[in-house]
Amino acid sequence: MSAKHAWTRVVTTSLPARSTRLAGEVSSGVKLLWKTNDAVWDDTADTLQDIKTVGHNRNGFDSVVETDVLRSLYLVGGAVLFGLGSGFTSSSDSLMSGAPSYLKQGSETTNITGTQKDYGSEQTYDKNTNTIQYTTVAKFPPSVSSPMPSASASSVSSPIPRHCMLQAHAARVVHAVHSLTIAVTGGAGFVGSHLVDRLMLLGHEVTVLDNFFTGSRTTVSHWVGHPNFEMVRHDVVEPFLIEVDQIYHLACPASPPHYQYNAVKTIKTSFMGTLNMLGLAKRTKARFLITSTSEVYGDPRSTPSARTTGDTSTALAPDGVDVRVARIFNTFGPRMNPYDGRVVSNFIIQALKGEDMTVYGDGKQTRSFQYIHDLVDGLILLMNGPETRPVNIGSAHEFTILDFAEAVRDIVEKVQKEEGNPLAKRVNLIHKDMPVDDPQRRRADTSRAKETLGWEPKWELWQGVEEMVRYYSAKMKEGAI
Ligand SMILES: O=c1ccn([C@@H]2O[C@H](COP(=O)(O)OP(=O)(O)O[C@H]3OC[C@@H](O)[C@H](O)[C@H]3O)[C@@H](O)[C@H]2O)c(=O)[nH]1
Repeated sequence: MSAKHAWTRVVTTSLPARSTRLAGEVSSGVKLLWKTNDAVWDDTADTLQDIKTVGHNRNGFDSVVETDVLRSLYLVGGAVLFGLGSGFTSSSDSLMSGAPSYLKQGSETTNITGTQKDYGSEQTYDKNTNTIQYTTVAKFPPSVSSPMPSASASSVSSPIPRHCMLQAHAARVVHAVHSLTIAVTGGAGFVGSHLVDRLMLLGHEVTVLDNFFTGSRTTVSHWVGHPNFEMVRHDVVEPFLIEVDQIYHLACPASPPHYQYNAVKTIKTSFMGTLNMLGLAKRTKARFLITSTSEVYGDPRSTPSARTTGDTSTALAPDGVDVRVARIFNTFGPRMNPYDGRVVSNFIIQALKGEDMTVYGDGKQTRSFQYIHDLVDGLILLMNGPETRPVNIGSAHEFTILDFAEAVRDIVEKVQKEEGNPLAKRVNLIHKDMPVDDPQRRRADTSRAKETLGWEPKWELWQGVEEMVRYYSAKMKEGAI
């Protein structure tokens, strides 16, 4: 991330510093004071560091990649390299000056010339970094009018011509012995697409199965053409035959309005889909990770969520299927459908558009939110570790929805100011009816994840929210939202 976007120091009032904050504490009266806008400086507060890498290297599986490379797949617009005229000569330094470093490297090594191609791909191996640069000239780029990466924007005044767009992605070279064949059901969804990015950057062979009910091709379209990638339109209620080492089973609508829209179909997807994928796991002896949900804990009211409820994996183990069960708690991040109705996307989109922010009920209900990269870390650790009992993956920092709304509003205002388009007046928080059966409290007890996987969230809520605000803001400028 460029220096311009380096994380600023956050001072939290009414809250002890992160290191002394107690697990399970309900945060209240959260106030964000950004150093750039405020003279107050609290030496006891945390300094938010820009996170340079995500992932872990445990149990023989290395999932570490540079955060900037991941960001380039969602934060920077669709076009990352381009040339003009009849051939592609992506060597213009001034145009690339704001791009992440690995893309500059691509611009130096990539030179597609000759007659203009609508579609093509090229591989360049860089022995210094042990990476292969796959360069794909996209016939159908994600967005016609994508802005250029940050600093280079000023050099370009007109939209990038369709035929001149190029996408490049660096992927690790994995020795055949270590390269896994991995299926991700629901791989075009919000969580699935981030998991796919990580696995692809690590050099594995990834097959996405998705029926695109709630997922979207655009979330993974940047991998189309890559030799390790395959995208199959498939509904998991039907069986699927493939040879795989691992199956991440994520396929099912996750947003309340989506999974309630056709309840019978949702049940079918959950039962039949899981049955079919378990069958596949059994036949291929693949390890199978199922993504369950914090909803299984219902509404714990006064007590924080218990560690486990039921144990599917033990029940299935005798049948010879090697199962992992993740209980996913509230998660947010780029690529969440802006209109899927969940609270983080709703609040950010409403604040960015200057509309009223809708707090359901009195806003005293609580949630704990984790950033998408932490969830992906947890899923990969669980898949590749020995723990077979269900594991909660989520954040333990609980906030009331009303406090969260105020904090989101602060962050959106900060980003809008930095981007030079502050709103004329503050958006209002308004109250709407509480949905039926809305849990009053939810906080992840992640002690098992910590003990058995060595997993803990790395991202502060505010870092993630700011990144998501920048993502939606960029999409709005593209006209995609
Ligand atoms: O605009 C909004 C949206 C939501 N809310 C509130 O914010 C809280 C969180 O709502 P969300 O819809 O984001 O998420 P929920 O916690 O209800 O469900 C979520 O967590 C568990 C997963 O299994 C579900 O799939 C997931 O959507 C709720 O209390 C809801 O009432 C608002 O106050 N305003």
